[in-house]
Parts: sequence; C-alpha cells; structure tokens
Amino acid sequence: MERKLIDEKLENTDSSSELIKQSADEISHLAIDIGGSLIKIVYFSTNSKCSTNDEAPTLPKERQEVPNGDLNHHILSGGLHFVKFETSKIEDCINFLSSKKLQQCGAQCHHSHAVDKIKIKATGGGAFKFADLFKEKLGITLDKVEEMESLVAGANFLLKAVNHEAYTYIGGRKEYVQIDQNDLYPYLLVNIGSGVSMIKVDGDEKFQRVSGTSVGGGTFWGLGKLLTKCKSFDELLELSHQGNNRVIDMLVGDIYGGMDYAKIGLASTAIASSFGKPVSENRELEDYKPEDIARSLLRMISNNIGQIAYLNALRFGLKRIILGGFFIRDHAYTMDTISVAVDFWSKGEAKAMFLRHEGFLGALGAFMNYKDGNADLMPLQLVEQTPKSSSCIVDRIHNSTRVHENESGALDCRLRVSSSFKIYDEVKRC
Ligand SMILES: Nc1ncnc2c1ncn2[C@@H]1O[C@H](COP(=O)(O)OP(=O)(O)O)[C@@H](O)[C@H]1O
Ligand SMILES: CC(C)(COP(=O)(O)O)[C@@H](O)C(=O)NCCC(=O)O
Repeated sequence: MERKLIDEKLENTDSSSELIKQSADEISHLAIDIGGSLIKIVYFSTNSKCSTNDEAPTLPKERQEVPNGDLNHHILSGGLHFVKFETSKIEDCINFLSSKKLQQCGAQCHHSHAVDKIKIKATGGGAFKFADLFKEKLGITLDKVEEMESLVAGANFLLKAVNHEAYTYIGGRKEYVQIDQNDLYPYLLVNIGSGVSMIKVDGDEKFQRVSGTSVGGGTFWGLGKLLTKCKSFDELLELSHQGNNRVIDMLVGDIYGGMDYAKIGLASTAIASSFGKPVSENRELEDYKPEDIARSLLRMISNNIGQIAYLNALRFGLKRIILGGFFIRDHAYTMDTISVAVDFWSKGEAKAMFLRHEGFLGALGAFMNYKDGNADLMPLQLVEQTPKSSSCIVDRIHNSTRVHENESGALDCRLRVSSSFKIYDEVKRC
C-alpha cells in the first residue's frame, strides 16, 4: 500500500528524496491539511495505475466529454493519492511539492507566467502559520478552507463514496459497515489529531462542533516521548504491544483486596486509577518498563476519548460515533479500547466506527472544496457513473456510487472538470 510505503520511507533520513523519486505522476488537483503534528496531502493524478474501460479511458493528456452530453464538463480518470509528512519536517513536504512541479502542471494556475498565482486548497492551523513559507518557497498561495468544515466534508465523502471505508472493531475483528446514504445522519465525528474535536454532523454541510479535549494524540506522543525515550510515534505504538498496563494502573482489585466492586458494576480488573500504581510504590521511572508505560498511556488516552465521545453522543442522542485522526493509526489496541469504552458506557447502545482513511479527513474535505460556481475556482466533483468493464473505478451499491482502492493504495476515481478550466492549456502556458 502506498500509505505504508511512504510511512516507512519517512522513517529514513533521506526519505523525501526517495519519495520524490517515485512521484513523477501528473497532478491536476491537490489539497493540504497542515496540522499540529502532521501534514496530510491528497492529490489527484491522471497517471495512477487505474485500469481503463471503453467508456472512460485513463487520460493523462486528453479531456473527455461526459457521456450524458454535458459539453461544459470533461472527465479526468485517475487516482486520489494520500501522503503525509511530520509538520516538524515541513521542508520534506516543500521538497515533495516542488518535485511535483505544481508550478507547471498546476493545482490552479490562472495566469500565464504568473507562478505566484497558483492556489491550492489548504486547511488546518498550518494553512495560516505556514502561508508565507509556501508563498516564499513555492510561490503557492494557500486558499484556506475552515478546518471543521473540511473534516466533515471529508468524512461525509468517505462514508458515502468509498467502498469498505467504515468498520467496527470488536473482539479483535474488523467488520465493514455499509452505511445507507439515506440513513447516515446524524452522527458524532470524533477527530483525534494532536487535540480532539467532537462534531455533531446533521447533513452535508450541517454540523456543530459540540466538544473537544486537549488530551489527544499529541498528549500520547508527547508524554510517551518523555517517559519512554521512543524516537518515533510508531515505535511507541509498537512498544505498547508488549506492555502490561496493570503494572502502572491501579486496578479496582488493588483497592478492593482482589475483589470486584459488583454493586457499581466494576470488575476487579477494571482500571480504578490510570497511572495510579506508582503512588504506593517506592520506585523511580527507570524501575518501570517503557512498554508498560506505553501501554498504560495508550489505554488512558483512548479510554478517556471513548468516554467523552460517548457522553457527547448521549447528550445529543447519537448512536453512531465515527472516529478519525492519525492517532488511531489503524492500531488494534487503540481501536479496541475506544470500542470497549463506548460499548461499556452506552451499555451497547452506541457504536464506535473507524475509517480506513482516518487521518485524511481534513485534506479530503479541502480537496472537495474545489467546487463550481466561482470562475476563479476549478469546478470539480466525483463523477457518478458505472464503468462498463468491471476492472476498477466505481460500482453501484444500493443506488450509490462507490470508489475503490487500487493496489497502490490510491482511490480510483474520476473528476468532472469544467471546460472553462483548461488544465492542460494552462500547463503549456505556465
Ligand atoms: N508519524 C507520526 N508522527 C507523529 N504523530 C503521529 C504519527 N503517526 C501518527 N501520529 C499520531 O497522530 C497525531 C496527529 O494526528 P493528525 O490527525 O494528523 O492531527 P494534526 O492535524 O493535529 O496533525 C499525533 O498527535 C500522533 O498521536
Ligand atoms: C485546535 C484543534 C482544532 C487543532 O486541530 P489538530 O491540529 O489537533 O487536528 C484541536 O487540537 C482541538 O480541537 N483541540 C482541543 C481543544 C479543546 O476543545 O479543548
């Protein structure tokens, strides 16, 4: 999978050059989400490995007319790609974008010979913080899209359009959930990035941020770094696999002489106090195993988020809690802890669901913001049609269009692009 490959590459010091070598594809649209910890990029390229079919051949160089006779639009076939960088290594991201030659093939280049007219959709705090840097180093203007709006648009897109996107994680098993588009709302979106935002989503552009907590992914990684000396987030996660939280956490049984506190529904093995054990032990930090600390930390933060999410779901009578953000990282113990917390507190009434493109909600939402109606903006939408051949792209399930992932991890899809935006003419002129 491309995402895995890129993550591995980023572990290496010369990672960005490796990544750049693989990236000779032609980009027509690109959006960026610059968060407190990570930069996420979603781009559409026409050179993806998507199989072709007679109705919609892959087209690096030509425009296609929409078969329904809409002469104002063209179709581009290709793949949506997902890339991430650590925000602290923003230079890698700049080099990557520079290698993509956006100046030439442009996300949105309006005027010939005017490098500084390139605009890309950008969200997250970094769209403000790094605006000058992008301008200075790449000549790119960041066209800001509000962060919560982007998260919601990204989540809605994934839930409606992408096949096998949402799943529950129960008893160590992923179960994919096919959500009926007519029965998607309302739901609680919980985005676990550096901090956590909780958003009640009632419709396509109808939402309200109802809560949040500063105890999130940044807390796990920051505290973990201090307490275990791990050098990377993935190392800390890996370490947590081998740990035993009972060495660090004070359990109900530790307080109740090994017994359950049955009257209030607490088993002896339930955590009474996260990180509570060292209080009564005369030991130093070095006397505890880093893996046990990592495990307790992960459990404490996941549990806490699961509980706050449940309380907010309860507040608004929501049954579905959809979780995104890179903290989750498709990590079994994290998902299990959150699922168990939601199930326990809601007595099975609410369900926690995870997303395969968990960390890219904001970037996807910003990408979706390239919309019609403004001559300065590139009109864009995913085309809803079924290819004749079964090879890839989209299929219809329950009357809706679904997008598939190809073997490189990109989402095969097609974009409908207004004729008024002449991508390839602009390429030549820029
Ligand atoms: N390679 C990584 N480096 C740093 N943090 C990571 C990494 N992979 C996953 N994470 C986790 O993801 C969190 C950031 O998630 P993300 O959704 O990208 O939020 P933000 O928008 O705040 O950057 C981090 O706080 C950390 O818990
Ligand atoms: C400020 C943020 C929206 C920024 O998003 P992030 O970069 O963490 O993804 C987020 O960190 C957050 O919601 N923090 C919690 C703040 C609070 O409600 O207390």
